Amino acid sequence: LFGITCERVLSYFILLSSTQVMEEDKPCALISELWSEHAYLKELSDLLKQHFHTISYREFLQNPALHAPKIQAIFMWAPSSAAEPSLLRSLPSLKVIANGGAGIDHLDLPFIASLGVKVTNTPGVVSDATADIGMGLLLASARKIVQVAVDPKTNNLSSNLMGFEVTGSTLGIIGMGHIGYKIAQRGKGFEMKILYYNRSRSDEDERAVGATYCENMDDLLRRSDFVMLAVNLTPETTGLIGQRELSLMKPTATLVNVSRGLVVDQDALVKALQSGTIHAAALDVTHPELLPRDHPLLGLLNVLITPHVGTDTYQTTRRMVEVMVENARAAVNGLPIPNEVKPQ
Ligand SMILES: O=C(O)[C@H](O)CO
Repeated sequence: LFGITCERVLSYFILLSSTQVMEEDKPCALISELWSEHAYLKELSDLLKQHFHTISYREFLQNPALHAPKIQAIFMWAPSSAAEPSLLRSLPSLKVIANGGAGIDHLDLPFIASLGVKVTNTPGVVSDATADIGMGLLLASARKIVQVAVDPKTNNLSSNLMGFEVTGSTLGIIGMGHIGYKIAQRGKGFEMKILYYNRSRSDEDERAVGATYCENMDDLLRRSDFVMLAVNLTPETTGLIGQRELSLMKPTATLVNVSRGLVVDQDALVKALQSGTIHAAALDVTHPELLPRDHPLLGLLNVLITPHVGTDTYQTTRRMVEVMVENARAAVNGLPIPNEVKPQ
């Protein structure tokens, strides 16, 4: 009996030490604050752990000198302290920053490239969920779904239930990338007339969704009932929609933004909504996020705001994490990276 017990104890230790060796063999990755704060991401961090030895941002801060030399990858979402320049400079083995999401406007690409570090994102997999939120905001705003929802406690109805018809109306999409295209598909399902404005023109996309290209954005703004912003945030698109652009829109038109808050001059938007220059706005993105409680946009009845939830579905978030892992593994192993973002 003693012999069998000894054998078992021995094999337990062999197993334990081999697991430790395997764990030590895995490249180290720093994971940003959100991975510990968000319940579903906590669950998904198991996907990272299959291939990386993960160090949370908090653990890192407890002993930076111990962890810094080992970190080869950073997994992050949105702006994060885990990508602060001083921290990045302190990581001599860092090979890649794997960002969750398509937009990488929160990262200083030239600086990161100067450190010899790659940046990756997750385009494509975010498009359906983001287009769904865009279309959801459009419908909810047009038909006042949030405003007129009956409060079950009081059974109260808002006084003006009338909205604007979506079917057959004109949808103007600014930015016809993956997300813009998916929005066009959804608009087509609602028999909308689709206009688009983009840096480049795609005959194939036009045929597939029956969209009409507008040579200039002003033309699209004048003709659309719903203007949907789906551009990346770049120096060229910062403040793209300001007082002049809003004044070109129909007084019955709605602005929907699933891009980035800074694409719109928010002060000009507040004025346009207060004065009736445009009818309404539906925004998944603002600047900043979240808006301070006393921000004038929050006091307007013709504004619908969601807190940047474009990609927040179980399926899309999981897929994003899978893609982040694929990207980071490729970068760490010196293989071709599926979604590398290079500085322009
Ligand atoms: O950039 C994106 O894909 C979304 O906004 C999530 O950050």
